[in-house]
Amino acid sequence: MEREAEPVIGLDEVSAELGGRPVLRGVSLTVGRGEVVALLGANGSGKSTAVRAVVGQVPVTEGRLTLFGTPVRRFSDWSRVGYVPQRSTAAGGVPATVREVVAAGRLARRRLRPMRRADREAIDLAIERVGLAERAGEPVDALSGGQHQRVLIARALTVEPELLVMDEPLAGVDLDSQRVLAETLRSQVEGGASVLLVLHELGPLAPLIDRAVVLGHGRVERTVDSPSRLPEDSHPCHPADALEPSAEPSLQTGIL
Ligand SMILES: Nc1ncnc2c1ncn2[C@@H]1O[C@H](COP(=O)(O)OP(=O)(O)OP(=O)(O)O)[C@@H](O)[C@H]1O
Repeated sequence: MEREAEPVIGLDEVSAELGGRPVLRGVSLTVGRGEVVALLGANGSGKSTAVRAVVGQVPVTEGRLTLFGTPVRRFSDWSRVGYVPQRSTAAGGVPATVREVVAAGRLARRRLRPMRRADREAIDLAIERVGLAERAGEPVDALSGGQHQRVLIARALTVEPELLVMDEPLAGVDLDSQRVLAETLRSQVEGGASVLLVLHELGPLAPLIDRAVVLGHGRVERTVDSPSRLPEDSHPCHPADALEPSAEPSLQTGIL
């Protein structure tokens, strides 16, 4: 039974393994209702594994992971969750149009009933939100990498999610598309959604982020509240940057 006081996502000392190797080692974090939490950290620190555990794709070996107060292994109400996986081919080689790929996201909400007007409206709205209304009938193969990423985000929005989980939604996305995404996310959060997202840099999303959790070697290295309010030189930057004097120290820079 869901309890209102429970966080939307709760990880309590969560460990997980991949290929028999420990990848998460006792990670604790929470995402409360309406909160936006960014997961940061060096390559291989366990960010993707953490979000994949949250969406039930990686089993938890120790600790407790809950979604809306329910242990993830018993959670079944996936229509409340929109997931944008790490960048991949949205169409998987099938020459689907933008609209078809986005519409596939609505399936969790529709279950097996026929498409209704509300479904069509949710699909149109999601495409419009990411600024692709003009391209809705085009094959996704004809889009740029950043536009492709917008399609994946629109697909996650069609369920009208209470929780959005996004793995590097800014990867390979130009600054204009990053701003579109920031606006999209802002409207979702204003509508009450909670968000957990993996980022390498906060970029235009910085003002939206309530908390940044920096992972290192499968553990939480530090947590920074309201990271956008910190002076630039104390931003919770990518830990690897500290070892590379030539690396950009700021999370505010574009990522291209
Ligand atoms: N299928 C797998 N089998 C075994 N080990 C894996 C597998 N997938 C990932 N790993 C390892 O788990 C660790 C964490 O990987 P993960 O993808 O979660 O890191 P990440 O922080 O998201 O990295 P990146 O910033 O590069 O995306 C890495 O050391 C990686 O090599």
